[in-house]
Amino acid sequence: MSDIPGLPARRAALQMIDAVLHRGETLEQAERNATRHIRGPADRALSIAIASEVLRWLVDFDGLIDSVMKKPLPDDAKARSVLRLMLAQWLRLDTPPHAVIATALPLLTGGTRRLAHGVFSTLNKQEISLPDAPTMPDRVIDRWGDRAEIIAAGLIAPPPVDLALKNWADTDERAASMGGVSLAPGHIRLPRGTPIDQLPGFAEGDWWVQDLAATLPARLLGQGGGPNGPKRVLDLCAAPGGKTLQLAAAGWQVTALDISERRLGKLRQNLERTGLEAEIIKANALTWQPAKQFDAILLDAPCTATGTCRRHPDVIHRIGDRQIEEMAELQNALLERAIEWLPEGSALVYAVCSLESAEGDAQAESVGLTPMPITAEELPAGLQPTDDGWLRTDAGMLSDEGGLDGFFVARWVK
Ligand SMILES: C[S@@+](CC[C@H](N)C(=O)[O-])C[C@H]1O[C@@H](n2cnc3c(N)ncnc32)[C@H](O)[C@@H]1O
Repeated sequence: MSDIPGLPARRAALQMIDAVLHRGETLEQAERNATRHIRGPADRALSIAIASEVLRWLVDFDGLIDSVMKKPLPDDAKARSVLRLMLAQWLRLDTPPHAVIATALPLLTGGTRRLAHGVFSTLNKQEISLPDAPTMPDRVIDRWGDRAEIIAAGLIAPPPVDLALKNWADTDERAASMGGVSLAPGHIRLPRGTPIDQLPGFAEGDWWVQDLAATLPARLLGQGGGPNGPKRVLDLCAAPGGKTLQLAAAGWQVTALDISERRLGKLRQNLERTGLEAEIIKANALTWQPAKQFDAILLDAPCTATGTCRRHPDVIHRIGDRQIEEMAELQNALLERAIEWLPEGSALVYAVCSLESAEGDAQAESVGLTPMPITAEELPAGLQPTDDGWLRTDAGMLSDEGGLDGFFVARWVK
């Protein structure tokens, strides 16, 4: 079967779709397993593109499939998954229908193959088109409310590449020389697909890749240098270290703590490449006790990561009430620890890359510290804090400039 060109990429896409939708795996995990036997980078990229488009447009593809069937196919039927990936290729990746048929139908045999062929050919003869933005599943619309449609529109185009600079002084000059734009000091936005490792300054560690929204929590702690030497910050849940790098570059003396040795390995590599410094601690924040006091704590808590749905469309389907509840409990416990360790007069910033109220504003409301409201002046032009002085970003914001990942950020002082 694998001697048909293009078939391994479709088979890998099928495995990824099933792993995410029926086994609850992340797309990243599924990709590692499914693409193991794919040789060329182009086939690997194609399989990921197909699976991602299926996950973004799943509700619309299923609507089309169901519209031409007398009896709907079960949700987990292989023929449905193959039809989904056929529609993704045809309607989203502009693959000609005959090529779609030739490369995807061999994934099926016998009656199911004839059935998928019939459904695809029927749709092919109709004047069909997708809506302007992917339709989100009902449970996601229930959770994201008014923003669901706007966020969905942010999923149509893959996100641009954001760089965070170690040294902010030359932001404009670097942005111009790289052909990018800057939306904040120390930030450069480049077109999607820019070959990162060929850009000037990569080997020298002058910058790292970090979505603009992901840089905002550390920015809200300000500079760490002062007349009495560097201030101390605890970067709680730090790996792989995007915010550790920012804090160290802003002059803070950083203690970076994380439970995962594998992710701390990446943090170490990042520090090495950029020449920045931090004390690294591998520990469970729920049981660890600090031996010193900090001037600030940044808690970038583990979360459902639904704010990263542009890059990780699996979250749209994988995350439900149970996962949100579990994460909210963990975040609450971590917040309690951070509050306990914070000396009087010190600041706490809490952040999650989640779009869920239970992980964002509902958590912030339970914190009994004095709020330090976030102001518009501290944010990139076009962003506003909420009425409560918190920050909420999502894929529909700064859309003309390429959008943002979804984050919730709150700040207090003890
Ligand atoms: C959102 S990620 C952090 C991203 C990181 N701050 C950055 O900017 O690159 C959350 C991190 O929390 C860590 N984590 C989860 N539970 C933890 C715990 N109980 N104690 C310490 N770290 C934990 C995970 O290993 C993960 O690296």
